[in-house]
Amino acid sequence: MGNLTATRPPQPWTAPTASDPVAATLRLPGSKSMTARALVLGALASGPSTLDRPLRARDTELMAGGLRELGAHMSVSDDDRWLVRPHPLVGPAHVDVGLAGTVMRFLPPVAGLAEGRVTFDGDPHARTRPLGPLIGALRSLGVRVDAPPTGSLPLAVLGAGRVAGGEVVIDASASSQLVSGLLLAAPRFDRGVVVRHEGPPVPSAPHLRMTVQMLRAAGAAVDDTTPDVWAVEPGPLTGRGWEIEPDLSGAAPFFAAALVTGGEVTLQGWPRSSLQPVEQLRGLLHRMGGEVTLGTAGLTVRGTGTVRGLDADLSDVGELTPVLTALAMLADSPSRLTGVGHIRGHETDRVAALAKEFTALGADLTETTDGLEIRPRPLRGGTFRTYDDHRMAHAAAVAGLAVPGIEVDDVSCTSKTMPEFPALWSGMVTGKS
Ligand SMILES: O=C(O)C1=C[C@@H](OP(=O)(O)O)[C@@H](O)[C@H](O)C1
Ligand SMILES: C=C(OP(=O)(O)O)C(=O)O
Repeated sequence: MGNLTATRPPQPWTAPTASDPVAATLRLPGSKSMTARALVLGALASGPSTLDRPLRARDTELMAGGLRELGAHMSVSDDDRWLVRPHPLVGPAHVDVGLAGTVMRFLPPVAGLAEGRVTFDGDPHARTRPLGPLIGALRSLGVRVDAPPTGSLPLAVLGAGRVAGGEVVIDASASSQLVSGLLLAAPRFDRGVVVRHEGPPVPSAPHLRMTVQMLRAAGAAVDDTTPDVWAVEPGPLTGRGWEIEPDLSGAAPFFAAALVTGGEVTLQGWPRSSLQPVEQLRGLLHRMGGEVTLGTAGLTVRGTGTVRGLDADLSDVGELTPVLTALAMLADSPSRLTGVGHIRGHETDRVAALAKEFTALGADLTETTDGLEIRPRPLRGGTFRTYDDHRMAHAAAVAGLAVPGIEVDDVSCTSKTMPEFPALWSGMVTGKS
């Protein structure tokens, strides 16, 4: 497996400028979120599973690597089909979470089911990402966890081979993944789980729906009828075939390119009914001046070359903020993006990083506690720092279509979710995709 180490040599990259409207039909890699969940559910199932068109990227390789460390059999040599064969979970083991929120929040509950000590650590910034509420929840569900008083990595789960489970209250306002992690492992807890969120709203509701839908598809009984409460019955998970959808958040910069250049981008292989928030992305791109259609060729976005400002609460789709900020920078009127205070706890503090790096390119934007206010004006080229954040690189790429000379300090961070991003992007801009 590649990309498993944090130490990549920095790869400077000049974002290509588009001299013509883009016209591309692309097949993009699979959804990170679906791949991660299918791997976890597969490892906890009572029979084998397959993942068709999974995402091969640093986050999903770390997920497969972590589950393999815990004893599951993972066969990931075929890019088009990965195989998961469950096996009793055992320690001692060490899980490298990299910078992946999915790995650091989904695998500690799984480790509680293993017999033995399982340690977790990751990239330096992973130690600052919110994890305390999950540690507290695991302890109250009967799992022994050694962790610093800060409630962060590095930590050790002292797995007893079983987890009692039961009712737990958690403040998941920092990340929906804190709930998803508990739910995914819960069918294997002796008493299942009832998770009750108390606190400011949980972000990323569509990701929680994906967790619930995939659990049900694997045979779990889940009740999510009460807002902020999720109940999972104990019971076996069945192995199955998972068709992984193309990654919607990874598609966002490519769709944004259609708006910026007045071109057309089609993403192939889009299902009629999706586990990802396609309707929300469609609505947002439409409000910004794009036309989005789902046809036999796939999901197509057309732009007019005029981008409109946007006033939107992005709490459901926080992952899209960097790309929408870049679009807003090129719009014909101001934008106000709200509801994304939690993305300060993502790969970097995205609100602060976007404000800082675009200001350095001449932009007029201000940070608010939960978002950004953007007043478009001409930008200039210059260095754009990514802070190891793939979506910062996506934002720079979108702005670079219209602004010559944007130098991304390190585009290799895109390997977190799409190692082929620089090549696919250049292919789209030069018309060779
Ligand atoms: O469960 C998942 O697969 C994800 C949930 C979201 O996390 P947050 O709720 O922390 O934003 C999202 O931003 C992340 O990229 C993937
Ligand atoms: C927030 C993200 O990732 P993670 O799963 O590491 O939280 C993201 O991919 O935008």
